[in-house]
Amino acid sequence: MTALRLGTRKSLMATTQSRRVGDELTRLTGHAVELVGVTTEGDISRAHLAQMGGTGVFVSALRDKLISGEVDFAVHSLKDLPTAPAEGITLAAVYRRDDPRDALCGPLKLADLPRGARVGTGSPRRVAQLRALRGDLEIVPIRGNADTRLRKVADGELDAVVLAYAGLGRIGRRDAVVEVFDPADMLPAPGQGALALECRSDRLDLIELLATVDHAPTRAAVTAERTVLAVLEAGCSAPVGAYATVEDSAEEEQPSLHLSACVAGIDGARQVRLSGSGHPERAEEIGRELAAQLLAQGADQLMGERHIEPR
Ligand SMILES: NCc1[nH]cc(CCC(=O)O)c1CC(=O)O
Repeated sequence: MTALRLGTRKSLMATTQSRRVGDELTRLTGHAVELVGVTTEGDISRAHLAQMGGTGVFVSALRDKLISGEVDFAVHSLKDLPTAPAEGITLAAVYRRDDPRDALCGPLKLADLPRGARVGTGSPRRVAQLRALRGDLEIVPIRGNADTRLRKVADGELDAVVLAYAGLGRIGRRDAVVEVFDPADMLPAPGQGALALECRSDRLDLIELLATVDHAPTRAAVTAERTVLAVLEAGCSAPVGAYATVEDSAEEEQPSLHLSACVAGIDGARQVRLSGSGHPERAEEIGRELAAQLLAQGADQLMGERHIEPR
């Protein structure tokens, strides 16, 4: 039996999470899995992510390798996956989510940072929510992998950076975290902490095999979150946070999905934040309804304000 070829970005974060999924598949199905590193546009370009125009810069090259048959399946960070379906590609499984929260990395907690402290992030969602929490901070746009960003704090160029807690765990850098944000203060990106397995839509046996690592509550949660993003016609670089939880149902009770979502103006002064809930089977509808309510409250206007003002 030949090994399944798993296409992955080459960063430590990506290979760690891909290896984890591959090992789990091997354990559950007996199939060997071999990692195939792929360089994506997002790994090469030095342009600011929010300005790279369009979503999927970490994803397209991997999808090309699926279509050409050079790899059998791919593992992506779900939050990097565009909401629009890709021709000929199937989302075969959503792997159980890690901690979805954002983390502040540096020597001091947010409340202890001095006035005007320099905090690095390239994400309009994080910028807007940081400004809402601490309007005095100097937000510095940065990009590069997590290690590069952490080094800017170690070098004293920045006082802190905000990164996904899940990613820090995967690269063995939880030590850098001084504070993990409560989603009540900072809503994570839709899909943050979850992984997506994709393969070609004509590989029916493979789709069935990959489904063994699908985690239904995570799939329902991220479906609701990503539907908000899709309805708002926003991408991974939009100032949109969305976070859903699915309660483990006691035998007699109905399971329930709870979704919170926000759209924030980049200046942090204005923010629309709403929540809703319902049965996990209605995840998409719950997301759609919440997005409609956000739009009714002016979300589209706030989303227009994408760029980070230098100051
Ligand atoms: N866009 C980069 C990216 N894609 C996924 C993660 C973190 C891991 C995850 O959310 O699964 C990160 C880095 C970050 O936001 O700190």
